[in-house]
Amino acid sequence: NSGVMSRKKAAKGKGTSKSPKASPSSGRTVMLVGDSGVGKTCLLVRFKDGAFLAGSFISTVGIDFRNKVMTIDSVKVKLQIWDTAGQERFRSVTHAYYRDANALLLLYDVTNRASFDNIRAWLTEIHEYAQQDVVVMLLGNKVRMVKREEGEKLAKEFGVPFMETSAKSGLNVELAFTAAAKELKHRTMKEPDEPKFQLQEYVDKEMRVAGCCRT
Ligand SMILES: Nc1nc2c(ncn2[C@@H]2O[C@H](COP(=O)(O)OP(=O)(O)OP(=O)(O)O)[C@@H](O)[C@H]2O)c(=O)[nH]1
Repeated sequence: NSGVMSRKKAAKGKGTSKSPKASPSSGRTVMLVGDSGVGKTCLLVRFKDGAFLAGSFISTVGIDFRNKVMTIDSVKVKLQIWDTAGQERFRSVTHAYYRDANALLLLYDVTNRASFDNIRAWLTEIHEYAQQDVVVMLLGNKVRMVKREEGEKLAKEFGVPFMETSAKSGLNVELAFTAAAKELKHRTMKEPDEPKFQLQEYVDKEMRVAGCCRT
């Protein structure tokens, strides 16, 4: 497989053209699998170099690998990490490596429903090609850039109500407009003894009633 080399690696001009090979001296092998674009290469680069691979997305071609020695309970564990190509056309390359993997990190992208739906197919494939005792972990990658708590904090700082919505799924969209309309209605048509409308309280209550999280 010496001809198999990642375009990512070639594009960045680093790494070696040696192809991964499992042997006792190469330690334990960890393989990253999952749809194209879920962030396998970025996860590996983050783990190995502590950096985020910014810039345009270059799909992995074939397979790539990096070594990393970790100290676990005072014991040195050498990991050889294989970064596979998620694209369908490289599936046969990936299949060839499954058998030698000791652990599989199976990724999906939390912002990409299809990558999550495909996990079943990945697991079926893993069942078929990997060792029976392979360690499998499912990773939902790509944490949202702005946490809910950050939004809450900012809203509190400026004394404005806060809620998260999803124009895509429709989550809380109706509620956002209803809450604004209720506030407006109370301002213009409030009875003298009627208590002030508490917008945030209303929103929080509605979300609790809906039995849902706040996102
Ligand atoms: N916001 C965000 N973007 C990410 C994250 N991880 C990866 N990305 C972006 O997702 C895109 C794909 O990342 P890659 O790591 O190249 O994806 P891959 O799974 O290796 O893709 P293939 O090589 O085609 O299998 C890139 O544009 C990254 O910048 C993450 O944690 N958060």
